[in-house]
Amino acid sequence: MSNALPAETTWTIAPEGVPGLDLDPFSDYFLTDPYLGHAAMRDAGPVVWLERYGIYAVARYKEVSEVLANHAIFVSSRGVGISDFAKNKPWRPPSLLLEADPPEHTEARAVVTRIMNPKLIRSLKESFQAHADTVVVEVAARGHIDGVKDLAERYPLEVFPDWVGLDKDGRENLLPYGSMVFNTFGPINRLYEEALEKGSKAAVWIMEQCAPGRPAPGGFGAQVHAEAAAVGYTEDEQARLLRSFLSAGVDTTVHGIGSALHALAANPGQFELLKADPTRARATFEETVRHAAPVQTFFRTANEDTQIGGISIPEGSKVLMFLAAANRDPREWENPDDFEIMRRANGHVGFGFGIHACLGQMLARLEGECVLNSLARLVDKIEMTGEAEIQLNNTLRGLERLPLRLTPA
Ligand code: HEM
Ligand SMILES: CCOc1cccc(C(=O)O)c1
Repeated sequence: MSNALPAETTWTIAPEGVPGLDLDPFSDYFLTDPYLGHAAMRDAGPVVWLERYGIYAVARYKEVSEVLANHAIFVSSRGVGISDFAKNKPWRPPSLLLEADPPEHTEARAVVTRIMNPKLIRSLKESFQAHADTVVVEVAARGHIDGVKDLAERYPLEVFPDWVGLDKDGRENLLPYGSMVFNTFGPINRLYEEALEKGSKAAVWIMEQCAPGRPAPGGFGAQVHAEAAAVGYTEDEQARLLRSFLSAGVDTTVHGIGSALHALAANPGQFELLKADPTRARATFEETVRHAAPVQTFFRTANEDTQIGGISIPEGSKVLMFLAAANRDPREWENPDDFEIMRRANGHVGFGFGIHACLGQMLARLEGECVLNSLARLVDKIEMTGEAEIQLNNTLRGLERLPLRLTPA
């Protein structure tokens, strides 16, 4: 069986009654500035047809939420990327979480939630906050920094691998591996091919680290293995379950923190509000996940003939959910494009929704809150000293570079 879609797109005509758009959501042009495309899809109707790929798309909050909630019909086990696992062999053994449906998904999720829970997060808060203070004091003293390399990447890459129990050597494989995984949800374009080239080498280290017995005793990795073994998971399944966290757990938080730094530097009034009350760090990170949506899109596959917004959706159809567009839908949000840390951002779909809602969101929020709380107390000004550079990825939105000047408090 062939892999996903061929590199060149096969043009298609929209089905009767479905608005057809010729935009390419995986092009450099769209990924650099997706907002006009998001508005065009929202305005065209509750569901649209993307002619370049022959797929349906939902961009309004209401329909994105409906598709996320209806996991029995819009399934994940046929892949949450453009490739339909019922027709094309996945490039790697499917995730037991992201690319699974009930009952297998339910069991895998139960294993992990025995570990990833509020009690765990409370136990990490003091050390995560202390580390954020150490890093922020250091970079603030330097003044001119790259907010991506020196803070947004540095902090997660120091706290997360230690928490999982990964080897000290080889951690530079985490970002290219995650970047590859997220790129492979898209079509086989330049981003996909470049990421596969860079990420394949990293995958060797990642799979070694996921092997039972490899993570440091007592760490999250060893706990996942133990809980999975206790319910009869094979060694391969134990490794694959931990692989989920190395795939999803780094690039996402790096982009969340990078986008928060960018938004605060671009909106000095919002940074003043945060400085006035550092406990708003948590709400600031939540507004960042709504506004920037580090995970922009995910697919579902219709497992039977169905409807969205009164439009017929045949079995086997791929439906692309624009989480980022839903998070800025004026039908749902006031001033949706504005970054407002006093806003009540709850209900956004940046962490997904329903049975596949982000399993690491508590950890992501902890990392984001700690960095922004340190920034609020230890930094007086955060200013752009040059253009922010987007890091292009078929699924993720984040920065490649963020030139900043920090003035210590
Ligand atoms: C700002 C950071 C993050 C964002 C924006 C984010 C976003 C998401 C989204 C949108 C989903 C839903 C996928 C779907 O519906 O198909 C998801 C699922 C998931 N996330 Fe996160 N995530 C973040 C951080 C993390 C972290 C830190 C971890 C691990 C420590 C993690 C692990 C997972 C896993 C394992 C799933 C699959 C859950 C399932 O299918 O049941 N994520 N995430
Ligand atoms: C952030 C969405 O969650 C993910 C992303 C990539 C891989 C996996 C996995 O379960 O392998 C999960």
